[in-house]
Amino acid sequence: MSKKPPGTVLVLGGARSGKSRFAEGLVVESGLDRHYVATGLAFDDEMRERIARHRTDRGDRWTTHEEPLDLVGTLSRIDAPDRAILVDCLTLWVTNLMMEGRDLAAEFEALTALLPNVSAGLVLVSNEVGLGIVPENRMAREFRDHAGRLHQLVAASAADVYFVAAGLPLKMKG
Ligand SMILES: Nc1nc2c(ncn2[C@@H]2O[C@H](COP(=O)(O)OP(=O)(O)OP(=O)(O)O)[C@@H](O)[C@H]2O)c(=O)[nH]1
Repeated sequence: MSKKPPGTVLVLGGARSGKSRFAEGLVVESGLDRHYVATGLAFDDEMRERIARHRTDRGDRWTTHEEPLDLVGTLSRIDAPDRAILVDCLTLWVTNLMMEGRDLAAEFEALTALLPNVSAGLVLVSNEVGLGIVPENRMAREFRDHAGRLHQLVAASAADVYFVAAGLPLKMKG
C-alpha cells in the first residue's frame, strides 16, 4: 500500500541547502503519483540550464506543472488522494506575486484555507530568507517580511516542518 505523507509538509532552508532534494525524497518515498509544481520562471540561460538539469534529475516519473502565480488554483486543480505534490518554491511565488502587484494577504489566506482540504500528500519548499542582516533595499525588506509571514501561516497548519542546512534535515514540527 502507498505510504502517504501525513498532511502538508513544509521544508525550509537556504540556497543550495539540499532542501529540494530532501523534499523530492519525501514524495518518492510516499509511493504516490509524483507531481511537481514549479513556481520559478526561466528568465535567462543560466536558469534555463538549471531547470533542464532539474528535469533530467527528476526523471520521467514526474508530471511537471509550471505556474508562477496561480498556485492555489493549480493545487485545487491537480489535487487527488493518489498523488504527492511538491511545490518548489513558495518564495519564488511570493516574488512573482509582488512583481505583478497582487494582493499577497488575499493569496496567503486562500492558500491557508486550501491546505486543510488537500487530499494529496503535499510538500511545500521555501527559502528561509530571514536569517541575515536587514536588507538595505525596501523591496527586499518587504519580500523578507512576506516570506516570514507566509512561513508562519503554512507551518501552523502543516503536519511536519523541516529546516534543511548542509543537506541535513532538522525536524521542527511533527
Ligand atoms: N519552471 C521550472 N522551474 C523548475 C523546474 N524544475 C525546477 N525548477 C525551479 O528550480 C528551482 C530550484 O532549483 P535551485 O535554484 O537549483 O535550487 P536551490 O533551491 O537553490 O537549492 P536547494 O536548496 O539545494 O534545493 C525551484 O525554485 C524551481 O521552481 C521545472 O521543471 N520548471
